[in-house]
Amino acid sequence: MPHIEIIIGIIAAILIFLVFEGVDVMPVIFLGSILAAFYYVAGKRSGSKTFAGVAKRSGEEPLISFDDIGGQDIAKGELCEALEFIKDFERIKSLGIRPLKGILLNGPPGTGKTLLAKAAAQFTESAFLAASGSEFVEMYVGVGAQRVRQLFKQAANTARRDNKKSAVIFIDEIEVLGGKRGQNSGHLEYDQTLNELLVQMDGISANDTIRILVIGATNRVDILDPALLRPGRFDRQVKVDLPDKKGRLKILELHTRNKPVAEEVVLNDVANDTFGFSGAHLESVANEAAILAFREKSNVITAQHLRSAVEKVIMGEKLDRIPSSEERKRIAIHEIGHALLSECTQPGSVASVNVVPRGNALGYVRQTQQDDKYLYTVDFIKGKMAIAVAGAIAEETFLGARSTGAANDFKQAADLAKQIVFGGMSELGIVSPEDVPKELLHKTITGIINEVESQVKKLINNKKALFTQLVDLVMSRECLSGNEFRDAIGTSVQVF
Ligand SMILES: Nc1ncnc2c1ncn2[C@@H]1O[C@H](COP(=O)(O)OP(=O)(O)OP(=O)(O)O)[C@@H](O)[C@H]1O
Ligand SMILES: [Zn+2]
Repeated sequence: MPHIEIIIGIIAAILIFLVFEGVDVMPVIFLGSILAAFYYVAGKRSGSKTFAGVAKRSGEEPLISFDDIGGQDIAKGELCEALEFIKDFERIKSLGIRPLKGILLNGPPGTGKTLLAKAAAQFTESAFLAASGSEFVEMYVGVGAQRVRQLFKQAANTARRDNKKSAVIFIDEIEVLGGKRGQNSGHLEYDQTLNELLVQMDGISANDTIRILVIGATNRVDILDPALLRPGRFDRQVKVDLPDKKGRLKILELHTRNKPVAEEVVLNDVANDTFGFSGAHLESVANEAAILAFREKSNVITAQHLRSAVEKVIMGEKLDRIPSSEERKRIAIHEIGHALLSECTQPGSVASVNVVPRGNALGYVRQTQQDDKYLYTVDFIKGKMAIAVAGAIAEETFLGARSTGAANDFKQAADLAKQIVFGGMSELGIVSPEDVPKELLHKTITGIINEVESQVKKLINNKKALFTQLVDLVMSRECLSGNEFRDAIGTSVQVF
């Protein structure tokens, strides 16, 4: 829209010219004033912005910043750190650092991977292009590869057109085109497409005038062709998990910020009731609640609308796997078992305790990075065994029986016991694996495990009240940092 002052100036000049020429300009002025009045009123109504900034961007995607994405703090942090390499390109180049070419976002559907890629483009002031892996799969050989070439070309062109120095290419469902080569039932097309993607990524150089960053998204890193994960391709991986309670609250706040929510509504309660929901599910909850309010001719969204919406999303989406409350309690007990023993045997070792789904697990304890040790003592190994078996022992103590969730833990404990035996630290003295009869080995390992188990049982039994408190705490909060966990324990107890 050219400046309105210039237009008025030109019209005035024409009118003066006509007056000098002896033309009757009164009807023109009259009509002009009516038009101007219209223009003014219309401008006011639409917030006058319509005529300047917003219209210019119509048709383009709205800008998304990291603040528009709820939760995902770790993913955002890791992503931003990687993006500094794109932002500070000149310095990176002068230091001779290999340019960052690809970032892989890995996580379940609807957790905001597309949003993160958009925010990354905005953060680095890059042009943004999105594609999905399935778009490249065509009947005709070579078409997919050609599309990949086009995409890269288009990215550079778009950036140039928009006066940007860089472009982000987002490829969703990258496993469709980047699956392991030779395994797609011998389908040549996938292979050529993937090869082309590798060629294009290898072609990205520090001397390019337009810097290109490829962000891929997948839920199946395990089936990706290893060539994609090699240095110089997608060598950064960012895990995007389902949101925890704090994250869910933030996402709900974001998606209700432009909706009339009744004062009685406590979004924290909704966050409580939506364990296992993804960001996309929560967006659905907010939307469904508004639809319910509309149907009931209510002007505001009430707590009841939100509760019904949660039910509707659970029923409608057949959410993958929402654990029941008993199941969650069991998980909390199991994880507190691991965590408590971890603090008792290696004080300061818990980094976080989580009762949120991640991958196939429904809860997990993260330990702080321990220095690599080259020499282990028996007590140290037994301590690690105690941590491993504590999940199952805790379940047994509080719920009367163990669950199948502990199979891995027992394998780990048995492996550690073997280390004790073959390290010559058991009652068998120094032995070599070939010399020990199977039954004797089995008996010795069982003996060590039993000893550790009874010690763990004793400790948990002595701390039942504390244990229950910790379980309640982690169930209400879902995630506890190491320090929060240690504060809740108070003075720790040393076992081994
Ligand atoms: N962390 C979040 N914060 C706010 N909104 C979110 C978040 N995660 C998801 N959403 C909502 O869900 C919608 C879908 O998210 P998005 O497309 O980014 O997920 P995705 O991980 O890319 O999923 P998919 O793998 O299925 O493509 C978004 O448009 C947004 O409304
Ligand atoms: Zn476990």
